[in-house]
Amino acid sequence: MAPPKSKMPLAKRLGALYALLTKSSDTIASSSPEAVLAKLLEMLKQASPALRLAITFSTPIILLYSALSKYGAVVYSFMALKRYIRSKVTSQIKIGASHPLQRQVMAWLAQHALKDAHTLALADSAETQSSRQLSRFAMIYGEEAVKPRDEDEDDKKDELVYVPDIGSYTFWFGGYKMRFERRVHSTPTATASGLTVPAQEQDTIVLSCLSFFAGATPLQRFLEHVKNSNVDTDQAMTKIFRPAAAAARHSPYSLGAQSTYTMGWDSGISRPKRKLDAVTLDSKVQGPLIKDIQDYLDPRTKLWYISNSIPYRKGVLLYGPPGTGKTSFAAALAGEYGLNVYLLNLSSNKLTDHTLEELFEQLPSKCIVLLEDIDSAGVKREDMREPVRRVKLSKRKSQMMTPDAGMQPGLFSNAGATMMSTVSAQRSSVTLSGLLNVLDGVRAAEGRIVLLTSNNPDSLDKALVRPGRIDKKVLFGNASHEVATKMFTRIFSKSPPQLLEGEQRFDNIADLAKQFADQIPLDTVSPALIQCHLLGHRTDPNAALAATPVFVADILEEKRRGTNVANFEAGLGARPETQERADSPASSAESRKTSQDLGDESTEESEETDEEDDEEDLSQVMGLEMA
Ligand SMILES: Nc1ncnc2c1ncn2[C@@H]1O[C@H](COP(=O)(O)OP(=O)(O)OP(=O)(O)O)[C@@H](O)[C@H]1O
Repeated sequence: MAPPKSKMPLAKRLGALYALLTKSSDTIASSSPEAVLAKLLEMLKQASPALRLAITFSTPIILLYSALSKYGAVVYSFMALKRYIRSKVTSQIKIGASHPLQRQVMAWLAQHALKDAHTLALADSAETQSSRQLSRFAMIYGEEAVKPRDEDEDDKKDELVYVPDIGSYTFWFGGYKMRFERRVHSTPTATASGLTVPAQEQDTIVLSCLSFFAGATPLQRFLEHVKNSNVDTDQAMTKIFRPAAAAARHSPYSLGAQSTYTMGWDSGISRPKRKLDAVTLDSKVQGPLIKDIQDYLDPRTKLWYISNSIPYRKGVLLYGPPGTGKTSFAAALAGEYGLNVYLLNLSSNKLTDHTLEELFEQLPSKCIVLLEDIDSAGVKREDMREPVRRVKLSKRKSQMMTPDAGMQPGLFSNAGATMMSTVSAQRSSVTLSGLLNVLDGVRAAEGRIVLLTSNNPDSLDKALVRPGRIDKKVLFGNASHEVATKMFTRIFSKSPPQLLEGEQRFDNIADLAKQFADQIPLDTVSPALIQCHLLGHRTDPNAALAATPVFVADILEEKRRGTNVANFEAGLGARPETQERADSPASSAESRKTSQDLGDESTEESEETDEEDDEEDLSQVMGLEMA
């Protein structure tokens, strides 16, 4: 039977409990800790065997933990002190993804400091490019630790180049142990002016080094070293930049800061410099033009402009038939004066007045801005802008056309070519006032040289080419006697190391060149065609000379018939009539109609393709053909 429940009121019960606790605490206070613990354990042991077991195991652990935590505080304090001291003697430099030096540092490390690294990553093409540049530099200047490369090694597109993977590495430089850390983070999706930029993974690298008294100097020296390696390499290269959407670009001028621009310049591609004498021009054209540019670039000229409050800018229009060296000259000029080239294709439907302005704002003070085929870019006054599609000729297609076909007074061959070629429709969103604004508006960059090329200068708006905007207009004509002579001489005058096996050296090149030039009708054949003909017999000037009458006769015949001269460039002979017809306006109009019938999407696609074709052509002339 259960004992009857106590009827003691709550207040009394609490009072009793209080008295018991006070008494026990007095007992505890008067006993030693060991006695209290022993008593407690005794009580618990009697309470339950399971509890006794638990206590037996847990007590030593608890005692050990409390002992260690006493020392843990010491360890923690020591670590904090170490961190503090380290922060006082460690210097650190962070390099954001958009800074061009980041790639160069990776490339440098790939070649010099990764021998012992366990985790590596394969470099992307840009890193590979930097790495190759550095190698070439090392080869030229005899820097150690880089094996010499074959001349043609740069062409190995599939060469594997390693860079540090995500993580940290240590290396030595200038007697200091340095730490390199590569981190990757995603940039948030940004929306600016309606342009949605997809999130992108971006690299950040952090360089640090323990330097008690030198501060950040060792790191700065290291970066200087890497940069100088590249600067010297760059002396043999011309960099070519093209527009890129906000997140994809790596503007060298944004220094990692998130820019508000929707359009910027890409990270650029490096191409071997082209020499001025590789572009053969009449001396009466070349001399004054180069002198003019040279004078303009002289620092004294800049001072003079500033002191006279005249905007320090230059605009030059290079006009003439296709294949006369306008683009090549722009590339050579850049190479000669160590300027970078900023390529703009105004017919790109990605460009608007606003983005064009943004791009000009981001130009460095000394550079060449190349606006190619300005006449076919379709830039018009706002009130003249057609609501429908504009006919646009891609450069490659233009070169497939007969130079004289459909020629009107004042127009060079592209105009005729436009009538005959495969055409593509494209809209230009840049207006004339937008273009004029960037050329001479208040925000236009000072010090740059704007080169415009055109096959059809008469179609250009007078406002665009008026003095002040365009200071000089230079005709690049078909080959004169002088140009033909110079081209023959340049191609066949070889020094002994340039001779192939079994190839002989000719001492009578001057004589052969004159005989060659005598056969070239004046102002009729483009230097591009001449170059192509001569290169077809690159090792044998006599063969080139012997083949010249047929070459000239074929060109004259093709011109008379109004068919395609470009086949000679490819060395293919006359083009089949059927193919010619396939390129006719009728068939292209039909295909255009078909593509329109298929819907906007397919037309847009062809626009993109044409745009890419144009850029590819241009890059080839600017870059690959420069090599
Ligand atoms: N005057 C020249 N001297 C040496 N090579 C030339 C010359 N003109 C053209 N070429 C060669 O012809 C090719 C095409 O030249 P380029 O693109 O510079 O001509 P362009 O006048 O700009 O043509 P387009 O008007 O079609 O743009 C290049 O590979 C270049 O090497």
